[in-house]
Amino acid sequence: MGAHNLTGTTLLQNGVYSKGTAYSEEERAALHLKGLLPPVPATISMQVEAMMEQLRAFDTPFQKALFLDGLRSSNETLYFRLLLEHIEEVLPLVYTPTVGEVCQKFSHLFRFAKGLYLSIEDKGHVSEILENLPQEAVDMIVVTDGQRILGLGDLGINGMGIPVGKLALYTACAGVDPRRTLPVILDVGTNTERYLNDPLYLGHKHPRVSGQEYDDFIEEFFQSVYKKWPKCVVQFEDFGNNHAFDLLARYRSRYCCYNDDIQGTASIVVSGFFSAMRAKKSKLSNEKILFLGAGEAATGVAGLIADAMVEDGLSREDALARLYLFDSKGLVTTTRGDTLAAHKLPFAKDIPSVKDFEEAIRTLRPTAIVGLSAQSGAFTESIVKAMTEINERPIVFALSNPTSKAECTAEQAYTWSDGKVLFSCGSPFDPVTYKGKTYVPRQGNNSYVFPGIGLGAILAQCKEITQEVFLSAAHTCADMVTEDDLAHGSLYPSLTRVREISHLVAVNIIKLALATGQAQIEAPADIEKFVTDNMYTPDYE
Ligand SMILES: NC(=O)C1=CN([C@@H]2O[C@H](COP(=O)(O)OP(=O)(O)OC[C@H]3O[C@@H](n4cnc5c(N)ncnc54)[C@H](O)[C@@H]3O)[C@@H](O)[C@H]2O)C=CC1
Ligand SMILES: CC(=O)C(=O)O
Ligand SMILES: [Mg+2]
Repeated sequence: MGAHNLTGTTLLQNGVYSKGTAYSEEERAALHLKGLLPPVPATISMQVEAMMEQLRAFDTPFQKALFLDGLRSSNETLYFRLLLEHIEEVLPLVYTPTVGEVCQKFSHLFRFAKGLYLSIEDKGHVSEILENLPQEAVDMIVVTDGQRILGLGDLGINGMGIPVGKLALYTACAGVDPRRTLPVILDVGTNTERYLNDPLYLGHKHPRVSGQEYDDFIEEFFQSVYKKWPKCVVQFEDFGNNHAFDLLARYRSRYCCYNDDIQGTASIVVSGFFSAMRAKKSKLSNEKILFLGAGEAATGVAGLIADAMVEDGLSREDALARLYLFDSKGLVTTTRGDTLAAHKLPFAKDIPSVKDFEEAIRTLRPTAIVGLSAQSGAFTESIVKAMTEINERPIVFALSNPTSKAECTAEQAYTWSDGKVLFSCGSPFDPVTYKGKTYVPRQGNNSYVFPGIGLGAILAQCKEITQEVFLSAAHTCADMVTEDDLAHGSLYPSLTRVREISHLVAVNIIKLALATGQAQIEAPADIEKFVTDNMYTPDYE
């Protein structure tokens, strides 16, 4: 998909290349567009203004998301320009929380084909199918099998909204060229009854396939993709934890890939802890952290916090001793009598288990609780108050998505803690005014870092994406938090700075990759400029 030679209606109907009303008189003459458009050429700024007026006229976020999907299909450049210029307003429409609702209804609202649908029934033919794609070159792939979409569970092929949304962020937030991105859904079936019984569901209606057949399908996917695009970066997204850890272990050193839920989340949550340490003038090595949830996200975060604590001077053993997990069966201990999954083992404690989360808080007296459990409302008033009794500045992160799954709301956290909490959330909450002070909660969401991590990995042509990359991105993002942010209770920079954040995350990753021998490029003379020059901006060519 390089330069095109489209003209007339064919050009106007091509959402990748069309400028809509923005063609000049000369272009209209040269491209056989005269008479096909209203007579006065618009600028892209006029187009953004008009589209924002339309967007704001819709009543619900869901309607707005559908409008944006239509806009994207008719004029991709304008869509990304609008996203970039109105990121705070529009991000919740293309990403969490609205993307959750879009996914749940995906089969019922499908209109515009985007990305790659591969079914396990296609096994043996993946390479052939890749040839049907319009992309000649692909730098960034986000792939899911739809098994754990946000905290909404198994959505089957309806999960396609997530790779599409995540890649929109790669472009808007980090300037990854949208024509070189590829969202992928692997249809291996679904175990969700309501989809199996839904006459309009567009995926294959059989229970999820797993085991050797599943593994072979994934292997074929990787081999086919890397044969065609040897330098691309693959992000695993929203796989179930019965596959996510194994797939990452299997592929992380073979290909340039990472798991956003395990590793990207870890990076942004550790970044939030760095900021919280500044706010409470303490050191990470003094923290005792209790996670609600012991899955991909929680154990990914716990693992990277252990690394950060080691960086802060603790031994690994002492670091692990400060990290506790609490899952659906209670406090994760070696004494529970069940067989613990490998990802939980490093954090399992040799103490009696507790079934009640509040009791765990009162017994362990943590400095921080981190919600990655998809259990809506799990951080009750009594829990937040208990944290506030124990700590002068309790850390409470309610990180589950979408908003309907958050462990508590921002307003609850600030009110119940009498304004003392250091809070962050997975999905956006509005600022909260409590006792005359306005707090601005920001999102402890991997979206702050994954776009820059992907961009850095693409540009450095990393052999693999090492654990240090995620710690580097955590530091980069935390270093951008201002004193003013902290004074408003914000542990992350403003989203309006996301291009700047992604740029710096990418620069630091390239430096790291060059220093550690992971890069497959010659060191650019000016790395900052190299990254700037390679960031796509949505302008008409
Ligand atoms: N803010 C962010 O950037 C991110 C947020 N998340 C959110 O975190 C949540 C979990 O995601 P994953 O870890 O990938 O899922 P997962 O399925 O791997 O883990 C879920 C964990 O929650 C535990 N759990 C379930 N019910 C529980 C209960 N009643 N009490 C205590 N624990 C319970 C399970 O035992 C499991 O350990 C989702 O809502 C997801 O949206 C995930 C990735 C990034
Ligand atoms: C943010 C994200 O990746 C999730 O909730 O799964
Ligand atoms: Mg995810």
